[in-house]
Amino acid sequence: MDVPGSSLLVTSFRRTALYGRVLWASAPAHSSTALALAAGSAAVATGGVLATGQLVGALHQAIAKEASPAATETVWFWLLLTAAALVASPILTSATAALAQAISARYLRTVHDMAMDAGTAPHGVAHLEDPDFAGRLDAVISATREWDFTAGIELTWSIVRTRLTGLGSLLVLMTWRWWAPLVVASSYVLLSRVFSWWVSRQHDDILDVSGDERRRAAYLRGLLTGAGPAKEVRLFGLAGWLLERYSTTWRHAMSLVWRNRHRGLGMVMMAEAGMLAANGLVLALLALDASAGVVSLAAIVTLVQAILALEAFGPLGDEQMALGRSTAATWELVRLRTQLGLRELPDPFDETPTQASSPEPGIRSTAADIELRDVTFTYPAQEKPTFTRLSLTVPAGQALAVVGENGVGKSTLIKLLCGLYAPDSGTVRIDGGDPAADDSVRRRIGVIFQDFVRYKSSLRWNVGLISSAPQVDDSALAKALEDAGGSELLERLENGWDTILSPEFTGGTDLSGGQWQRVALARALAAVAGGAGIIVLDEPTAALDVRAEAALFDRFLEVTAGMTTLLVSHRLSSVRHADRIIVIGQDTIGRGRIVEDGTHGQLMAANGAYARMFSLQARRFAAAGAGWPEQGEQMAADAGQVSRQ
Ligand SMILES: Nc1ncnc2c1ncn2[C@@H]1O[C@H](COP(=O)(O)OP(=O)(O)OP(=O)(O)O)[C@@H](O)[C@H]1O
Repeated sequence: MDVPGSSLLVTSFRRTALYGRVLWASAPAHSSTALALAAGSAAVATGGVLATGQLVGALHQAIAKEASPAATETVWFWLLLTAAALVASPILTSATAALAQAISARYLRTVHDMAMDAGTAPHGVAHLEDPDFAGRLDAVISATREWDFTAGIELTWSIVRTRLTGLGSLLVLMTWRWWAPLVVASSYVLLSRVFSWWVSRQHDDILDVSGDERRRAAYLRGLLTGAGPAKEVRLFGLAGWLLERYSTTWRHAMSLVWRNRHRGLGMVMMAEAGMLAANGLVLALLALDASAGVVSLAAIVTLVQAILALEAFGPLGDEQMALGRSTAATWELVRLRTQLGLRELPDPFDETPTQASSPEPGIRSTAADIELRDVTFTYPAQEKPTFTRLSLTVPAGQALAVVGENGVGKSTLIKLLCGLYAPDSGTVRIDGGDPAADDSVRRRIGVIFQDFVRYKSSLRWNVGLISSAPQVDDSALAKALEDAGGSELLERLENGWDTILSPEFTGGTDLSGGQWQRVALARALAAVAGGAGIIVLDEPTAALDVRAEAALFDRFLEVTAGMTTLLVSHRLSSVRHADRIIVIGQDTIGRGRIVEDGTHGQLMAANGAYARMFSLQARRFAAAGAGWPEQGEQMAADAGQVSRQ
């Protein structure tokens, strides 16, 4: 258990300072106005304390002097001042509350930008696959969505006002005994810090300890309530089992938090005892002064109120709890950003869309060359490298097919090429630039993965999103869709390009698996029009039948002639027309390597792994007969050539 000593105070102040910085950066003008209002409100409250003391003193005088006009005037003067303080206080409070809402909205936007930036700023995706990082980021984002996060920010100004009121009382008390209010205020500050530490560590437990499990629980909850998995959940009768898993995982995730809830409470109680002792000491001193007649009645009333008002330096219950949660979440977010090497706050967003890869309208960009040299790569979650010292050069304009069995590393090669992961050692270069470090290099690649994203948005967005280039207008998109064999789809959609491709939205519709794949392919072709120098298709066409895929790949090679293209497929008939084919296999300990490299004809003639796979598929297709007659015949013929050699 960490002891709340100096490090507690330092951490607590650093958290508060960080919170202040983010608050200021989010809404500088609003924050300065709110600060001025809070200071004004605190001054009014302190004035009210002084005025009430004087009012009681004046009343006493007036009664003693049997209502002389001068004494009555004094009573009226202080009464009016007290009333003015009473009226001004709620007016200032309401004005501050209205500002507080505007500030909290801006603060929320800033922390969401910080969180989104933490997700997207790194060049690769490794951080999002790190369970610890992903769990913590998810927990922080969830925390910022809770009502008490917003409440904590809104209550900041009420807390500032309370603390400043305490400062006013402290100054008033210093005119009596300079050290006495310092003793009481320090005891409250200590108590407040210990209390904040206690609240923050409970919150840290939620953010730190249970992030991974909470994420798993949220995933299970999504399976139970999401539209996507609903079919399987019902057909496989998974609801009861999932519910049970969900509640067990959730309870387990939270059990540590619940168990630790009372940890550190003893420290809070000790600080409370110290605060009570300090208050008792100072009140006793005032009583002694009063009985010795050293202080007047007006002073006694003022001093007692001021001593009680020093409570403002102490813990402020729900208000402080809420603010403690807001500061803890902000702190954790900044820790995550620091872990990624990012600054506290993201750079202001550039509103203009990036067009680094876009050539002049109507001008097609030049093909890019690719070079992987001695690349060794291990996934963050794996111990064994997927590749060791892999080298591959693809000259600009070449159409390369990548084939191999499941799990050998074809998609990994593509991800490395796209800079989604940085290699452990070795280099990946596109036209000499590093895609893992330079966004403009990465934007030279248009890639469609096998698990491409089905955006719940318009057809126009789904096809055109890769390219923000000005020349990619509706006619360029229509051409891309036509080349992808999807013209018929456009005719059938009621709202044409504006049709939302999700039944979850009004007027939206869903597409079949094959239609989605044509949309994805059109997305890649639109990227060509938008100026990408390398186009990669990583098996996005598996839902198409063999003949359709082969025809599409042929058309794709035609449309992208002169571009550097990479095609990944298991169906060898589809990639046979590529300029060059590499076969990825594995060595005896499962590391991926290029086992064959050549044209279709060369690889068939070599009668190695490619030729074996090819004849196997050809036999299957030939056996399927009616299903893929041309394909089967063609492949069987090729396979026959091989066996005759
Ligand atoms: N994000 C990841 N984290 C850890 N391991 C991964 C990750 N992605 C893939 N792998 C592992 O890396 C190896 C290569 O995977 P990859 O997806 O590149 O294979 P592939 O050749 O494309 O397979 P397929 O033909 O089935 O698509 C596999 O053993 C896989 O389990």
